[in-house]
Amino acid sequence: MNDMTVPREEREAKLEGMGCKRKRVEDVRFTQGKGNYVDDIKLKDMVFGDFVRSPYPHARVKSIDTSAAEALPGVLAVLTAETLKTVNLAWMPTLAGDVQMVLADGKVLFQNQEVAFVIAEDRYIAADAVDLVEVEYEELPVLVDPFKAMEPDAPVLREDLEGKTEGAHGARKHHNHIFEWTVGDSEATDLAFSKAEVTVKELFSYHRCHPCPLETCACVASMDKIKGELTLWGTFQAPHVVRTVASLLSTIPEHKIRVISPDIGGGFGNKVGVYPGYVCSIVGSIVLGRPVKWVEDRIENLSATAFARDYHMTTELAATAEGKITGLRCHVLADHGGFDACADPSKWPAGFFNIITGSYDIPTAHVAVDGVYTNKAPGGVAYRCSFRVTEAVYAMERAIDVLARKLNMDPAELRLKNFIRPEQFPYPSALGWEYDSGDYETAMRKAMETVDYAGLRAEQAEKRAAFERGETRELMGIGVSFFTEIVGAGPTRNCDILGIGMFDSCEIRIHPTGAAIARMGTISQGQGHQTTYAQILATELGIPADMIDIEEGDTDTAPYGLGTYGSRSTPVAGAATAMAARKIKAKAQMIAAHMLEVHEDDLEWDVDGFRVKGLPEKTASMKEICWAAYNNVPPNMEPGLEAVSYYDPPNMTYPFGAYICVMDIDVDTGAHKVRRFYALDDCGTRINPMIIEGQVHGGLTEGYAIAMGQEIAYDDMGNVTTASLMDFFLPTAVETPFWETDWTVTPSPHHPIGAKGVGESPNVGSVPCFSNAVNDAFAHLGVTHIQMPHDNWRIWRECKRLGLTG
Ligand code: PCD
Ligand SMILES: [Cu+]
Repeated sequence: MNDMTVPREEREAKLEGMGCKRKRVEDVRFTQGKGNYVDDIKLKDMVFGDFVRSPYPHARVKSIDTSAAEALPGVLAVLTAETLKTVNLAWMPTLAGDVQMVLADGKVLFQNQEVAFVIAEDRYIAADAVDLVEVEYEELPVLVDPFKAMEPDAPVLREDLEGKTEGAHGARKHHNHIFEWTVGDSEATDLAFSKAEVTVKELFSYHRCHPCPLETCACVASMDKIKGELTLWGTFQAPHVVRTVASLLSTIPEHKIRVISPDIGGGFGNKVGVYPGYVCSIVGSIVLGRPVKWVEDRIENLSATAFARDYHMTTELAATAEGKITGLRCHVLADHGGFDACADPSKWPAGFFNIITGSYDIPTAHVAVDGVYTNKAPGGVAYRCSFRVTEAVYAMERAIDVLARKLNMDPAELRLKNFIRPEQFPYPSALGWEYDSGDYETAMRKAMETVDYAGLRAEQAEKRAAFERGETRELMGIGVSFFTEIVGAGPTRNCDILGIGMFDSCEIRIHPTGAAIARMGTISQGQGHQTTYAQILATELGIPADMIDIEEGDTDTAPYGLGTYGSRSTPVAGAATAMAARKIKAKAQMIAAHMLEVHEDDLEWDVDGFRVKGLPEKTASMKEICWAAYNNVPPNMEPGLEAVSYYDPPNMTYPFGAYICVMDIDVDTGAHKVRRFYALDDCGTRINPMIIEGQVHGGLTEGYAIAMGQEIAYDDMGNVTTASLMDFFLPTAVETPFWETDWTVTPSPHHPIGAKGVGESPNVGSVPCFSNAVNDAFAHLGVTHIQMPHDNWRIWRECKRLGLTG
């Protein structure tokens, strides 16, 4: 029995509820090697698949000879597009409304595209057989540069779309054009620009990069032909959606498909989409009647699964001479590769890029995005940035620095001057969003005071003078960024995936002894959901977090949900969790009233149970109520204590933050040192401060990688030149700077517990902060913008161009 005579603080501490730095319960398993990842799944008679991939980025496939591979002992089957056509699966739909080849059908469109799928008794035989498949290619002209994609004589990439002038998102202007998406008032914006006292215009390219999770993509498909049941284990960030898609594609009834996401070794957006490996494994298992496992290697992961970014953003700001921004205009050229497999809600071909007006009160704006095909891998995932938010924030935060320079103003001051003010919330933005809450100035001032911003600027001036005198070879850069994120997709009225609204869910079942299990439609990939959802429930229900199990990722048991990405778990499933708990609490209150023989309204909640108003010694603890739910419920009430909630959020949540970076750059080597990095995040109500800090550390480290060198690069011939960890920058503890974290708390007014997402924020906010620091180091020399990534070689090249080094 929990004893309600114990002091309040003690009872509260015992719950380990919201706000508690509860240690991650999942880490007991992870740190002891007891995780259960897809590759740990070993089934009787399981066989292994491996891909034949194209060495050419653009070529016609003249013929495929599989006979030598099939003759190799241990090889069971070799699938090609021709085989898949017999089951109508040579092509599959993408999340963006396009179609994508599962296996090369007549031609290939990017290097390492899947051409054939070999299935063998073991992984090694499969790899040997891959080498024995003979493919005859005829090379075609390659299109690498997106700026050339819509030239009249550009090579035709998608012959399957020949003559189609309409795509999934409206008219197509050219054979390599996918869509044009516009938002905002172009006339009013043009007017603002024609009247402006000052304007700036710059092309900001946000290069192609890749989430590169520790665990690559993988699956095991197991078809039980007797029962007609398909079980699919895989690295899925959205298991229910995979089940629905698998049912629609395979025509196996949805209740006969079970999708399980076991432990996932990092997702970061990479594991949202559907890949050919999943489809081929399913077909293989259906054909052979044996479980088929497919696990990518690192090169395959980096070169063929979904990339992120690749946005080229020509951005303009209009302002008064005093620095009040009056208009924003942006044109984006979006390089989607060979197929549009962008992972955004269906109606948003450029994600939430229209958050580009950022944290500023900009009266008028216009955005146009053109998506084009090139001979590169398909994708376009969030990579810790919820649907193109990081691109938008990058453009805005660089542009405001460029404007500050032109106005001869301090970039932090210019931001303060243009912030949306607290009393303007809920704030309708010029591009159609309604920001829920924010207090930007408080956050910005706290950041500036903590780092002694004025002192840093004085130090920078001194250092520049010392550089002039030849006393140092270093330049100091101060990067400022202030971002507003938009997470929690989302209201089902305008957010869906393949037609399914983006609600999320929680189902709670409480046992007689007061222990509980709760299941959600989301799936942790390392975020710590097992720890944090239990904390929400602990506070809401007065049951210790240690007594609550959290289960996700099995479609046979979890309620339908849209999965984890876009920092949506807290805003959507976190809300569902609180709502389901409140249904339970309402029933618990009726049971308590019955137990104490009072009217429900005479009870008040106190941490872990109810007290009779005015008679505080008369109590019913939650533990007692749970027992009573199974033997002493009021007449006409059903026994048991269970609830489910499907939560459709009324709006997104808008976390924000102020970041400051201090960097020293050696002009002779181009090498940089991040001397200080301060990140203040406001994600509303904080569930677990320690997990938040970990999330911020992780996101900053990824942001650092992207800004300072991480890139998926192609040469002029379309070869991907960064497909292994020899060339792809993943920072280790050696390169990673020291992170200082801080916070303010501005709750979301529409979220039941006031929480906003946080997982993505640090990536969104830090990339422009690093890039602003680099650019700031050279700003006094007339530099307006240096393109990312800022690796040593590129910085050194800039120093050379500026005559700073020999
Ligand atoms: N206010 C608040 C918020 C939040 N939280 C926490 O934190 C985390 C997070 O959350 P969010 O923000 O809501 O998010 P989510 O949904 O859960 O998740 C997602 C994210 O998450 C991040 N993080 C991470 N981590 C890890 N470890 N891993 C991973 O993978 C990852 N990923 C990444 C990404 S990329 Mo995308 O997919 O691109 O779209 S998106 C993303 C969790 O645990 C929660 O609970 C708290 O505490 N509080
Ligand atoms: Cu994005």
